[in-house]
Amino acid sequence: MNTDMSHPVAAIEVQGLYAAYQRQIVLENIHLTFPAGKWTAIVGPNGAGKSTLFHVLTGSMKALQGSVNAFGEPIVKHRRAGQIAYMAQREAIEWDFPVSVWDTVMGGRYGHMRDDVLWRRLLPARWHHARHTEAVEKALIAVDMLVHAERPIGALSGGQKKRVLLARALAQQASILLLDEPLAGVDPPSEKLILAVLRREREAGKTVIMVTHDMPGARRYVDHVVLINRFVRGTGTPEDMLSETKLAELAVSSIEQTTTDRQTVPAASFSPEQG
Ligand SMILES: Nc1ncnc2c1ncn2[C@@H]1O[C@H](COP(=O)(O)OP(=O)(O)OP(=O)(O)O)[C@@H](O)[C@H]1O
Repeated sequence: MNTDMSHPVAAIEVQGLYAAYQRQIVLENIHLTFPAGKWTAIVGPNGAGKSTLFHVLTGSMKALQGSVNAFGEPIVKHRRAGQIAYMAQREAIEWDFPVSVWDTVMGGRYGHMRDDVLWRRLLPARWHHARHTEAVEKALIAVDMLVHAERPIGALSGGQKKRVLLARALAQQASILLLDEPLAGVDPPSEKLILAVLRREREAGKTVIMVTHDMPGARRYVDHVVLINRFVRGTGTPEDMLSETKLAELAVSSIEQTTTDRQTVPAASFSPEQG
């Protein structure tokens, strides 16, 4: 339970959400509350719909039905204000693209650069340039990658790539961080560093929501856990949700699901996503 009254209760509230690919439903009747200023882990087997949920939250995919609010308002408003940062899975990125670490992280600032149209009229150009540069530098320092700023992203190791993606999300200085498997495929020092960065973000009042398969890390660090496999399978404390019993139930739900045909529905059965 969120007891910090300096934050409203819900950073994100999802209500009655359905999502599908080619009308094949992968998320069904999802009702979720992500507490503000807390660190939530989303846990579920491969193919459970975790990344799909992030696609809907980031607006890259339209839900069949349902609504998503952030801080009590339609999430689109917060997206447009650059307040929702997203770190994609490493595999979802084109690493051969000839761009430097610095420019990749600067990408996290593009949403805020739209605001500069107004600021440019009021403030000297060097002011808005400096605030983006400072944000990128700060983010690269946080993940210990400033020394690699000029390198092409394709030349980085797997763990370094993860850090750059995290830096890009940090540079956005958003109030909500959505992180898709930030700990996958990193070595223990990188994992330690990433967890420390996320803990600092949460301590600074940010809402951190990460998809993870790292149960020891989740048990140790997060405040709140969501179990998902097409449906919400549970929400609560790490102690309750990551018990052997709960995880065994989640594994069984996965076996049941692969032995049942996924439901296909006519599009006309749904009303469009709100918010
Ligand atoms: N672009 C797509 N087109 C068709 N089906 C898709 C597409 N992307 C995902 N799916 C399917 O939707 C379901 C949910 O996928 P999703 O990537 O959201 O799962 P996940 O929980 O993030 O899995 P993982 O842990 O493996 O990353 C899976 O059955 C997947 O095959």
